Amino acid sequence: MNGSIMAGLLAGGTDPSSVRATTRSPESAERLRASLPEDQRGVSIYSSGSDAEANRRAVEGADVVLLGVKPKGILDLAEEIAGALKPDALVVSVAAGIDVAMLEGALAEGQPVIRSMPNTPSRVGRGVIALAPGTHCTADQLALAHEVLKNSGTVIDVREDQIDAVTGISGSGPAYAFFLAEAMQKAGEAMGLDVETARLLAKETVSGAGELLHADDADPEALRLAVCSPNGTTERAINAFAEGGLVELTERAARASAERNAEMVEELRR
Ligand SMILES: NC(=O)C1=CN([C@@H]2O[C@H](COP(=O)(O)OP(=O)(O)OC[C@H]3O[C@@H](n4cnc5c(N)ncnc54)[C@H](OP(=O)(O)O)[C@@H]3O)[C@@H](O)[C@H]2O)C=CC1
Ligand SMILES: O=C(O)[C@@H]1CCC=N1
Repeated sequence: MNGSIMAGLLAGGTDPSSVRATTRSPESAERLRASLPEDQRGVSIYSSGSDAEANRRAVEGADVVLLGVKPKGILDLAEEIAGALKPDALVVSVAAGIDVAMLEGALAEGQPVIRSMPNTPSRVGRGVIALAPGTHCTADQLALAHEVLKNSGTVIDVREDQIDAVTGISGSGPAYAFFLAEAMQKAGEAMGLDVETARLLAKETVSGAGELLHADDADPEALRLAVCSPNGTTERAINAFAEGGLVELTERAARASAERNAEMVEELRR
């Protein structure tokens, strides 16, 4: 996830020499570097697996630190770097299932933190990143987080009690759209298209529709209705979706994601 955010902010013009990143394995570090365009490879990338001081060194003197390991590892990582942070360094966690109180508890007293929920379209500058500031995060520090993250996508402020719902819609949401593309490809194959054609049609249709949603000020319903000729083909297809319970199913899926986020907070609290 943080590789996507980093790619978005570098593509948006952030100076690579101002960015430091760590992974655990040297192989991941190499993959991360190779994933960047050549003119952005000036980022410093360290591996904590081969250098015990890597994480602490990476955060020394930093104004903003983005924590992006799996939820189970975030608090250990926070404790590991706590003593190396500037007292006013802003620590932003992207982890699901870790709340502000847990983060603040793992860091030095008074350290400013933000609990965030981003999503992977950040890689192409089209993410949505919701920020819930902690107890010690000032308005200036929240503004700094907006400034740093704006090249990765749309940045919004939410209350911490809204993060579960945000996770259910935008955090997990890219997977819903990819799942639809997968299902469309399978349907195309079932109707006799070859794999490559079905895949191309599904990918271009979902990504093209996404572009229309982004570019047009029209709402999703208006865009849908513009495809539905009265008594035409799309109307038949949409009726099949509605009869199959797509609207209710989507709410059920989003609630399942949100509930899992809340459940993880309980599992990981210490
Ligand atoms: N994937 C998504 O769509 C989203 C994920 N998130 C959150 O992002 C976080 C990361 O998820 P995701 O990106 O999918 O996970 P990944 O496993 O893809 O990435 C985790 C990265 O952290 C590195 N890492 C693990 N432990 C350490 C350590 N001790 N020191 C330095 N680096 C370490 C890993 O390195 P290595 O590969 O070498 O192990 C890897 O590069 C999670 O907390 C998740 O909840 C939030 C929103 C969306
Ligand atoms: O699946 C997860 O737990 C993470 C958080 C939101 C998207 N991916």
